[in-house]
Amino acid sequence: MAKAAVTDEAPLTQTLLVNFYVLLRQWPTTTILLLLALRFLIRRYLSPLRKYPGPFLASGTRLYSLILTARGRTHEDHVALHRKYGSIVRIQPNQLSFSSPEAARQILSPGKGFHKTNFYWVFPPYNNPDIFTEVRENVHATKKRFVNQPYSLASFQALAPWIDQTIKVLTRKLDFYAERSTKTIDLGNFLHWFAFDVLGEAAFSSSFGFVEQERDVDGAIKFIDTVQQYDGIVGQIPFLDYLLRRSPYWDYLPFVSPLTNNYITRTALGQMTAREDGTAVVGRRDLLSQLFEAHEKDPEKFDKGSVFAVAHGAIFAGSDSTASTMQTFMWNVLNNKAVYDKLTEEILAADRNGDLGEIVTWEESQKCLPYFQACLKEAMRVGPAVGLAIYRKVPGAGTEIDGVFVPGGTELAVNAHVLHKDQAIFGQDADVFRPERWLVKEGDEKGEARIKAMDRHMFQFGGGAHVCIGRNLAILEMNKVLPQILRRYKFELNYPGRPMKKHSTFFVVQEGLEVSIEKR
Ligand code: HEM
Repeated sequence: MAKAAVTDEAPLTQTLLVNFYVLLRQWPTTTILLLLALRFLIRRYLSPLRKYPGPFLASGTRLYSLILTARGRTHEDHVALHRKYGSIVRIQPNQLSFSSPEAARQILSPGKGFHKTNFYWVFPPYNNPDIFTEVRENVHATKKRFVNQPYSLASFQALAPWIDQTIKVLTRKLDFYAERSTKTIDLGNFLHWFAFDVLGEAAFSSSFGFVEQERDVDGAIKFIDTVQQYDGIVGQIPFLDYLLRRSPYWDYLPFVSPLTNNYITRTALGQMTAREDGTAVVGRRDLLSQLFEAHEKDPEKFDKGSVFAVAHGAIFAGSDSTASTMQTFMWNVLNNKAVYDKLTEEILAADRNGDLGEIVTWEESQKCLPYFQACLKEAMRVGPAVGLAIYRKVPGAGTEIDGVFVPGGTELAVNAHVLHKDQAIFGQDADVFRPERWLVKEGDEKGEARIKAMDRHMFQFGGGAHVCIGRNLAILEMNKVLPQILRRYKFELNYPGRPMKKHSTFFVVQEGLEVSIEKR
């Protein structure tokens, strides 16, 4: 019987293949289009995700999310999609986006098996992924064990004198403009350059010199933005990377700059060599030297490639993110006169009382500037630096999320811009910048519980095993530089009410924080 079935089937398969070949030869375009249409319909109607609402195109092809990402407005578009379709949106044939902060907590919580998707696999470096780009969870966990200490708050606090030094360069530059008759500057640029220079100091004991030169040296910022655009867009259909950047022909394209040929990578490589051959005299335990120490403890598990990848990756992950957060903070504060007045009064009062040193320290900021803390949190709530979603995969056979069963292998997307607008957690006015929501009178237990709930549902740094490891540095430098410049200068937006131009394919890159500046 079995033998007969095989011989019956073989001619059928053969006939189908022959017919298909004939069709393909005679009407290639029509046949391919028909096949694509068939694939689209199968994905749309036969998938277990078919019951979830979302844009028609998104249910059958990943091109939808690729185009959406390429538009560069996912920080708004994802919010609009959830407002239109509800709390769960089918955003790709095999991907659901969740808007509930509670669902995000579950998806991002450690130890539950929700691992990173191949979206991250597109981000370089390819041969030795860093903490951010590593998608093999066990390898990620091993690498993370070695970098936890170098990335700790204590390690970065020990580098505070060099953050202060960068603040001094910044204020020297700002003083120059504040004392001129034309006092207009693009504060956004200065903050962007500052974030880079701090990373240079923290990672390599060497400022990149952006603030000093008041420019994007060697087009490094532009380069990172271009790489990021590629990553965010191609990351929507990761296999395309094989045809593009991973193809041997990519580097020969006229408009392409090879990944290693940029100022940041050259600086990192130079520092690696100088440390190895002993020509660099480093008088501090910067990130790179601590990573070398970790390597020496266990050279096999944490090799030199990892030392380089982690130190280099810090610049890519930590520059635009911190810059964007500081720009959001300044724009929102300056655009709300009552907030600006209250905040500057708090800082100036602390100054008058002698509570602040020459440059604001972490401790002073934490102890004496509660309204500043509220403003910073609120800025990170209304304008998270990552404008795209972050992605995880459902483990095993599937699980229940937000009250529905989601099959194993389904990709999940959560976007902090969506999550932070949840009215049940953040209040009816969740769309509005209002730092007061983070303040509560002493003894108001209900208010305290509300703030704790808000805190638990903030995702500007992601969450779980992949929570931003560089947040200690970002928070530290912002706690120093932002109060320091508000203390030293009066700022006014040149175009009050005009939002900054935003573009996001991963981090939200912003332009147009033009202000007038005057010394106090
Ligand atoms: C305000 C500034 C920052 C924001 C808003 C931010 C945001 C984030 C977010 C949302 C993630 C999680 C991404 C995901 O799960 O897909 C992340 C991860 C990461 N960030 Fe940051 N980041 C900031 C600053 C920094 C800095 C200064 C550094 C380095 C010094 C850094 C290094 C990293 C690394 C290495 C990861 C990967 C962590 C892992 O997967 O274990 N970030 N960041």
